[in-house]
Formats: sequence, structure tokens, C-alpha cells
Amino acid sequence: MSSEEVPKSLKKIKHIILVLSGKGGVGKSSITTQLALSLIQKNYKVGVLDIDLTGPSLPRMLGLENGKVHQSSNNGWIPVFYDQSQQLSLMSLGFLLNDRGNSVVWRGPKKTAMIKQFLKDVEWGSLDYLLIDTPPGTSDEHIAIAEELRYCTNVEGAVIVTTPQLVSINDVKKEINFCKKVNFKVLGVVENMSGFICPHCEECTNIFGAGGGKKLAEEVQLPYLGNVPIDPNFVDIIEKQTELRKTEGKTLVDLYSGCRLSTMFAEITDKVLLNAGIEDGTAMQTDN
Ligand SMILES: Nc1ncnc2c1ncn2[C@@H]1O[C@H](COP(=O)(O)OP(=O)(O)OP(=O)(O)O)[C@@H](O)[C@H]1O
Ligand code: SF4
Repeated sequence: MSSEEVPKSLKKIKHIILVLSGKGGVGKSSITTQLALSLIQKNYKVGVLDIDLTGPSLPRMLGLENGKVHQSSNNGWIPVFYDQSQQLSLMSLGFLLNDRGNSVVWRGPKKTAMIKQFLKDVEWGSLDYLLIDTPPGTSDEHIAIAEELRYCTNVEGAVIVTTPQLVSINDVKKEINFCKKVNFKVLGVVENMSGFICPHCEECTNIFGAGGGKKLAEEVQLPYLGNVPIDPNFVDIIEKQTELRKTEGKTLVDLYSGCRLSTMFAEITDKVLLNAGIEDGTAMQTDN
């Protein structure tokens, strides 16, 4: 193993965590977003790389749809920073498309080349965490990212997202097999959309029955990280964040901190960090 083969731009990143799901629409990007916000609440410096090339949704999730990627003096890409604090940065194909909101139809080699370029050319600077949001399933993008990261000793592993309806063991097993093949440690399974938080009384109702994700995790002998119910307040925050940032000066972290999911997710983040062997998540911030 040669450290020469680790892209230079990844050398100042302490921990890399991937977010995977067997199927689309299970809320993988929402989970990546919440993991990022939760780490920022712990004072970490976080970068997010969106490699869902056919449906990049992170710019919208983080309220950065109008973000612009600039070229650095070394001809690299400077990611889009959420604000001047530079605590949150994002790189996504969404920023590079002329027709934003459109998706691309690319063949494998073009996708592979884009991912290589993302890993080589994005100048993240020093980060505590780089979260990589992947497309659903195990496709060209996954193979490319695994290939590019194979010599990186800072890859902690992957979080797998599922939903109660999809407590479909086969989907999760495919993800696990992929992780085994490429040597990604599975940090655990999160069950998203596991119930519904009433917007009136904040009572959580388990519409699909409780415990599916936990049972599944036990069956496949993986750590269970916890469940995240559907919270209409979270949808509202995502939709109204740009407006609220303008009118009230509230950042996404401010808004999320007032959301019920934030407290629930903090426990999930602690488990992810624990399973990754990164102390208890209270380590110092990156020195810049
Ligand atoms: N726990 C939740 N509470 C409320 N809304 C949620 C929750 N999880 C996901 N959503 C919403 O569901 C929609 C789909 O979620 P998301 O885009 O995260 O899914 P995905 O798995 O990343 O999809 P894709 O297949 O495009 O990769 C989004 O509008 C998101 O805001
Ligand atoms: S959970 Fe309570 S407040 Fe909410 S809709 Fe049901 S009965 Fe009404």
C-alpha cells in the first residue's frame, strides 16, 4: 500500500464516512444532511461530497442551489462553503450543470472520470469529516469511489440507510456484500421514515410497526444505529431555509437545532462515531 496513491486533497481529512442505501428514495440524502448538521453541532468541520451524479440533491438539501464552484490557483475546485465560518462545504455535480435541476444521463466511463476528478481536484482543506452521499444500489459510482479510496486509511466505513417498507433483507445484503468486497466497514444501519411525528402534538406514531430496522440489523449481524421518523417540520425547514436565512438570518444548523429530529439524530451520530472507533465525538476541532 502506498500513501503516494492517496489523492493529495484527501490527506488533510481526518475521517471519511460513506452513506449508502439499497434503493432510491429512502432518505439517504436527508440522512447525509442530518449527519453533517449533527457533526457541526458538535463543532466539527464537515465537507459533503455528493456523488449521486444522476440525481444530485445535496445543493437543495443544504440550501446551496445557487452555489458556485471556483477554480483555485492550482487548477483545482474550491467547494461551495455554506458561510464564512467555512464549517460546512459541499461539492456536487449539481453546481457544474448549466441547466440546474436537470439530471445527467452518462455512461459508466464518464461517471468514473467525474468521480476521480472529484476526489483528486476538490480542495477541501482541513476537515474533520468528509461525508460521501452515494446513489442508490451499487453502481458505477460506487465501484469508482471504492477504487479511488482504496489506499486511504482515513475511510472509517459506511452507514446503510433503509426504511420499514423496504425492510427487505436482500437490498441491505447487497450493500453489505459490496462493503465486504471493497473493504468498507459497515458502521451500522439507520431506519428512516420509521414513523410519523404529528405536526400538532409532536407525538410519534409508528405507522409501519416498530422494530423492523433493529430486527433486520440483528439478522444481518450489523450494529443498529436507530430510527428517524418522518417529521413534516424537517421538510418545512428544508423548503423554507433560503427564505428564513434571508429574512431572519437563521442558518440551517439554527433551524435544525429546533427540530425534534435533531435530538434523535444526535444519538445516531454518537453511535456512528463510536462504531467507527472515533472516541465519543467530543474531540477537538481541526486547527486550520
Ligand atoms: N425523516 C424524514 N422526515 C421528513 N422528510 C424526509 C425524511 N427523510 C426523507 N425525507 C424527505 O423525503 C424525500 C426523499 O429523501 P432523500 O432525497 O433524502 O432520498 P434519497 O434516498 O437520497 O433519494 P435518491 O433516491 O434520490 O437518492 C426528500 O424530500 C426528503 O426531504
Ligand atoms: S397525534 Fe394527536 S394531535 Fe396529532 S393528529 Fe393524532 S390525535 Fe391529532
